[in-house]
Order: sequence, then structure tokens, then C-alpha cells
Amino acid sequence: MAQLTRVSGSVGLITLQSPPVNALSAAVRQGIVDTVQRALSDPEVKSVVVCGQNGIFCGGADIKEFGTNMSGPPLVPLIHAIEVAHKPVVAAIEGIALGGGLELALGCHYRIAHSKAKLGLPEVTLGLLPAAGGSQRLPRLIGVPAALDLITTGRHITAAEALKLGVVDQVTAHSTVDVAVKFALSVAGKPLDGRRISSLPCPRPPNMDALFEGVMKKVRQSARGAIAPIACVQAIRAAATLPYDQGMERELELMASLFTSDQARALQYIFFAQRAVARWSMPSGARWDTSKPRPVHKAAVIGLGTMGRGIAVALAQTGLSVVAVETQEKQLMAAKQEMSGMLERGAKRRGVAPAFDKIRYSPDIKAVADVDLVIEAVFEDMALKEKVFQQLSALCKPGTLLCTNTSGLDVDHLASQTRSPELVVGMHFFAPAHVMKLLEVVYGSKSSPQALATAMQLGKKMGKVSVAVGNCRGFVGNRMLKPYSEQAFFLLEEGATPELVDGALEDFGFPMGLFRMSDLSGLDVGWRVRKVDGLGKSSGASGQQARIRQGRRYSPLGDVLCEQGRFGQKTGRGWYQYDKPGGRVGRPDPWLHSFLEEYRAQHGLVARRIDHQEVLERCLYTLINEGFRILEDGIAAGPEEIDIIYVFGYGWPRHRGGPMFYASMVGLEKVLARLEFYQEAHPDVPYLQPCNLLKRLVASGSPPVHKWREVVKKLHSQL
Ligand SMILES: CCCCCCCCCCCCCC(=O)CC(=O)SCCNC(=O)CCNC(=O)[C@H](O)C(C)(C)COP(=O)(O)OP(=O)(O)OC[C@H]1O[C@@H](n2cnc3c(N)ncnc32)[C@H](O)[C@@H]1OP(=O)(O)O
Ligand SMILES: NC(=O)C1=CN([C@@H]2O[C@H](COP(=O)(O)OP(=O)(O)OC[C@H]3O[C@@H](n4cnc5c(N)ncnc54)[C@H](O)[C@@H]3O)[C@@H](O)[C@H]2O)C=CC1
Repeated sequence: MAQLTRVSGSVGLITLQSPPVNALSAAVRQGIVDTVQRALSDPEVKSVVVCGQNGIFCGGADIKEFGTNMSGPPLVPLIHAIEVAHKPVVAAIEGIALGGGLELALGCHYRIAHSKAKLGLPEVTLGLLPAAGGSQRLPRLIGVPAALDLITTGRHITAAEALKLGVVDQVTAHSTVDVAVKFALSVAGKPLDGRRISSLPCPRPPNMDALFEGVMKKVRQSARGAIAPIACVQAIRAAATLPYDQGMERELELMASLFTSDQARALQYIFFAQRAVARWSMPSGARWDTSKPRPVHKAAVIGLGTMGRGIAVALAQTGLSVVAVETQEKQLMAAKQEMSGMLERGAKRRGVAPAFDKIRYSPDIKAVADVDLVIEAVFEDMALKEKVFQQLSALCKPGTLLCTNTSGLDVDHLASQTRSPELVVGMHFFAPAHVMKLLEVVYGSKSSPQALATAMQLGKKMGKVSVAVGNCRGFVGNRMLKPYSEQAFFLLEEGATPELVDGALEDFGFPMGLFRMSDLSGLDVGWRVRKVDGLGKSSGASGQQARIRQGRRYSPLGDVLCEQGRFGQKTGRGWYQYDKPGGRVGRPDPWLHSFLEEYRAQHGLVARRIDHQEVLERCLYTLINEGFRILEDGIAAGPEEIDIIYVFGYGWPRHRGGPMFYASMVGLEKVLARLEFYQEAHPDVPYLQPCNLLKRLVASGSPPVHKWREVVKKLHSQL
């Protein structure tokens, strides 16, 4: 809805009213049409101000309406009607002007923003383009290069940047509406020539063809198969080369191809999934809205290796006091140096002072005595972690939350080492911890709702996308990685090369295939875990028996490479070869190809032709199958949790919506049928055995993904 009031005698003040973000729902659009018409036809009104209620201008189109039978007046003519008005219209931008909200403001003759406002055209992040004239007006207003940047990235800009670019005319730290009303009074009756953006020529940049070619190349590379960024460039090119009306036709044509695309559906699903996972619940019935977090002012991090350093920096940047404990003197010195650099760079990026004084370094774990929360990040070694938790339990003040950053060890077992197991949760960060957005928050069987609420809230404060999951080996993310990587190894045994497997996964949209990723993070990491599990030895034997462990097919390929010192980038050799240890650019390695041939011969394996489709089906469908098992086991409350973990933590292409959403798009019948097909061919691979929940969903007619949460809930209530 929108309300019209007359203020200061002759200014018509139109206020958008649709909490929480004044999105342009059908009712709001109708409200704008009606109020604009009334204001323009009222002889007492000499100028108009458009604002939003509760200090928020407008969050853009109502995304919930997409995919429905959209009714109500369309946005394009509505904005056009404002632009051609004979009375000046001023947008008073407070809070946010995003998407259609900014496009509405671009249709106004003047824009005044509050200094704390954020503006942007984030449509590309939803698989769309700014199709209410945004792609045509913005380049006319701020030039093609700046418009390309804003529209293809969808980034939100500050009012200061908006002023510098020319998106807004004025920025104020006072009441934006008051300033806008005064301004509207001052421009009443003045000519509007030059204020209607659509009638301005689009400034032609020098070397326009080269500019668009370069941007298109860059966008194609970074988009990894996403179609919206490409359509955005095409629309801006239309603005630069065609008259406005023809540009608008092109904008609509491009939008039509995006609007109903699977990618737009996937990206919009991720938008809502990201918000849905914040509304966590536990099997006990405890929920996000009924569990009160504890205040956390001071935290400790134990172990300043790769992870501890990033976690401590992220905590300090959030404003917490941090006690950083590292027992190895050399490591402590190295950590201090690296963390200072991290703090300095982070501060420079954010335009603030580095938070050096927030961190106190100590070689002694006793320094944790007065902290509110501890995050343990020592080696992935259960005996060591047990000892650390016993110490923490004895040293910390009562009520301190004890968290572990383990990648997958048993949180319940660690909790059992303490006096207060209800205060123990997993806080599983991803490397680099001060950069990566994902945080898996793992509740154990004894974790209290308050402990979970505290960790979730801290994650949010740190700017992380926090997902609450249950306790099991590898939690959600790493548990699903196991069948995925297992299949990749089997594919090498059967005739594939690392390049072929990675090529298929990268064409699908992963930034890195499994083998390239394994070289980056180090083959030795998984090897150590396999050895603890009683695997991880190549055995040296030949034939099929050498590839059976614990009654199931096992590939010792990774173990053989590790035994030869091939740990990946760090040693200059892994699944690929590098110029030197620490080298970053991997090249196919002829040694590895011969090694694979010898390995197959030694084990009686005959190489066959493997195509991209088989790679994707075997790697991704087994991963998805494990996702269904995770739902069945109650480790994740819904598919949204799994999808958010994969998109934000594991490089799953966002425009494919996460593995569970992807399965729903492929069709559950097909996923099931292909798993059955591969299982028949490989009966010794349990991960290929389709899980019951998948079968159940198919038997019940494959309900859409947004219904799975309910199905899972029902399933657990019947148990
Ligand atoms: C064959 C067919 C041919 C078709 C041709 C079609 C032609 C169509 C032409 C016209 C097209 C017009 C296109 C257009 O206008 C495009 C757009 O505007 S797309 C939307 C752009 N806007 C955004 O992307 C903003 C999204 N929101 C945010 O980034 C954040 O929510 C925001 C910064 C606004 C606030 O963040 P925060 O304070 O952290 O709060 P939350 O994120 O938790 O949000 C609170 C609450 O509000 C819901 N919400 C937010 N934005 C919207 C929205 N735009 N629509 C609906 N709902 C929104 C959000 O979901 C939260 O609610 P929950 O219940 O928790 O989910
Ligand atoms: N490296 C990664 O990508 C990720 C690792 N993790 C997990 O995070 C934890 C830490 O991993 P990394 O940082 O990679 O290990 P790391 O080997 O880089 O660092 C561990 C640090 O802990 C220190 N340490 C050992 N015992 C200690 C003690 N009693 N008190 C204080 N410090 C002690 C060591 O000296 C070392 O500096 C592990 O549980 C790991 O599984 C989780 C997510 C990702």
C-alpha cells in the first residue's frame, strides 16, 4: 500500500507501506499508481516526495510474487508515469533502495539519500536483470563502466559512493524526508528538462566494443554457467547502442528469458533458504524464537594454526576481546605476525582501525579463566581434544560455552569430557575462517538450546551464514563429501583422469574440481583421517582383494600418492604437477597417467571410456543420496540447511540452488533410477544404495522441495 499526505502546504508525500522492507507487491504498486495520480491531479500539490515507512525506502519487487500469477499494475509504466510527470518528484531514500526500489527512484527527478542508506540493483543475484528500466536508465545516469559494475555484481553501495557516482543528487545525515520536502518546495514549478533520465543520451565510452568484449569475457569466466550476468551485459549494451524505447524492448526480451528460468528459481530458492535456516529448531522442539542466547563479550581460541588464526581475527573484527592460546612458541610467533597482517588488511578494506588491541596472545591455556566462550582449534586428534576439553572444563568460569572447530569428530564425546555437556557445541568454520561465509553449528545430544542460540547468534554477528545441524561423523558438509570423493577415485580406477573428472565438475559450475581442490587443501589431510579409521594403507597387494576394505570397495589411490610424498601443491606434486612446491597452477602430469595405467594393470582393471554425464551422475547423485540419509537421520531439519551448507561452504554453484534443490530439478525419479542403475553395476558400493527417504518421496509422487521439510518432520514424528 501507499499513502498520500500533503505536507508543508504544497508537497504531496507518498509513503510506501509494506513491512518489513516495503517491497513492491501488487498492493504497493497499485497504491503508488493511485497516489501518484491523485498528487499529480491535485492543484494544491506543486511537487511530490516519495519515501518508505519505518526508515526504509524500498527493498524492490516482492520476491514472493515471482513464480505466482503476478497481478496488479506493472512496474515499468508506473515508473514511466512518474518520470513524465509535470511536477517534480523527489525520492527520499532511507535504509535501502534495492532493485525495483532503486528503479523507482531512478524514475523520480531527484534523489536524496540518508548517509546510512544502501543502494543497489541486486537482481542478478536472483537470476534476473533490472528490468523496470534500471538497465537503461543507470548507464545513462552514471556511464556504462560504472553501470556494468553495479548491475553485473549486484553489489550494494553506500550513499557516499552513490553520490560520487552520481546515482543520488544529495546525501544528508538529517531526516531525509524533511530535507527532501524542503528541496521539493524549492524546485516546485521549475523546468524538468534534463531531469528525466530516459531522455538523456547514454554516454558512449571510448573503445566501446573492446570494453563490452572484455567485460563479457570476465563475466563468462566468473559466472561459471550463470546466465543472468550475461543478460545484464547485453541489456547495458542495448542502452549504449539503441534509443531508449528500443533498449527497453531488449530489456524486456532478456528479462523474459530469465524470469522463468531454472537458474532464477534456484537463486530465489537460495535467497529464502538462507533466511529459513536462521529459524532453527532442535529435535527437542527448542526453537530460535524461544531460546535466549547468552551475552558473549570475551572469547578464547585454542590453537593458532590455519583455522585458529582466522577464527581469532574474525572474532576480534566483530568487536570481541579475544584470548588467543598457542602452546608451540614458534607457532605463536608466526601466528602473531600473520594475524597482524590479516587485521591490517581487513581494517583497510573496511576503512576502520585494525583491532590489534582486541587480541591477547598467551602460551598458557590458563588464560581462559574469565572468557564467556571458547573455540578449540587444535589438531584433529581425539585424544588431544579430549585433554583440552578436560582442561577447559576445569579452568573456565561456570557457564562458559565450550565450542570445537573439529571437522567431524564426535561432539557428544567431547562434551562427555566436561562437567557441563549442555554447554558444548561444534562451531565448524571453513578455511579461511575470517573470509568464508559458512558456519556449521553442531548441537550434541546434550547441548542446551541456549548454547545453540548463543553460537548461532555469535555466527550471525561475525557475518556468517550459520546453519544448525545435528552431530554425526563429518556433520552435514564433510559427511556428504565422502561418497562424492569416493566415486571420483573409483572413476580414476575405471579409466578417467583427474582432468576429466575436474573438467566435468567445473563445467557444472564448481570453482574447482575435486582433484584440484584436493591438491590445494593437501592429500595428507584425508590420509591422516583414513589411517585413524584403519584404512589409509596401500597394502601393496594386487587384484580385487586389495581394493576391498571393511567389506566394501575401497580405492587406495590417494594413499599410494601420499606414500610417495605427493601431497598436492605443498609438495609440488599431487593429482597434478606444479612448477615448485607451493606452486598454484596445476598441469596434467604424464607421470600420473602412467601410474594410473600401471595401477589398473596391477589390479586387473580395464580402462573404459567415461563421459562427463557419468562423472556428474556418480559423484553428485551419491552426494545427494547421502543428503537424503542426513534428512532421514534428522541431522538436518530440511533440504534448505544442506543446500545452504553446500552453496556457502563447498562451492556448489549458487545458480543450481544446492544439491537437494538440484535433485528436485533433475527429478527424483531420475536420481533414483540412475542410482539403481549404478548400484547394479557396482553392488560393492553401499553409497550407491538409494536411501529410503528418496524412495519414499518418489513413491509419494515426488513432492516439490519446499514440501520435504514437512515430510521429514512427519517421518520423525512417526518414529
Ligand atoms: C514470460 C514472463 C515474462 C516476464 C517478464 C517480466 C517482466 C517483469 C518486469 C518488472 C520486473 C521488476 C523487477 C524488479 O523489480 C526486480 C527486483 O526488484 S528483484 C528484488 C530486488 N531486491 C532484493 O534483492 C532485495 C532482497 N532483500 C535483501 O537483500 C534483504 O532482505 C534486505 C537488505 C532488504 C534486508 O536485509 P535484513 O535486514 O538482513 O533482513 P532479511 O533479509 O532477513 O529480510 C527481512 C524479511 O524481508 C523479506 N524480504 C526482503 N526483501 C524482500 C523482497 N524484495 N521481497 C519479499 N520479501 C523480502 C525477507 O525474506 C525476510 O523475511 P523472511 O520471512 O525472514 O524470509
Ligand atoms: N584446515 C582446515 O581447512 C580446517 C580444519 N578444521 C579443523 O580445525 C582444527 C584445527 O585445524 P588446523 O587449523 O588446520 O590445524 P593446524 O595444524 O594448522 O593447527 C593446530 C594448532 O593447534 C596447536 N595446538 C596443538 N595442541 C595445542 C594445545 N593443547 N593448546 C594450544 N594449541 C595447541 C598446534 O600447535 C597448531 O598450531 C582441526 O580440528 C581441524 O579438523 C575445520 C575446518 C577446516
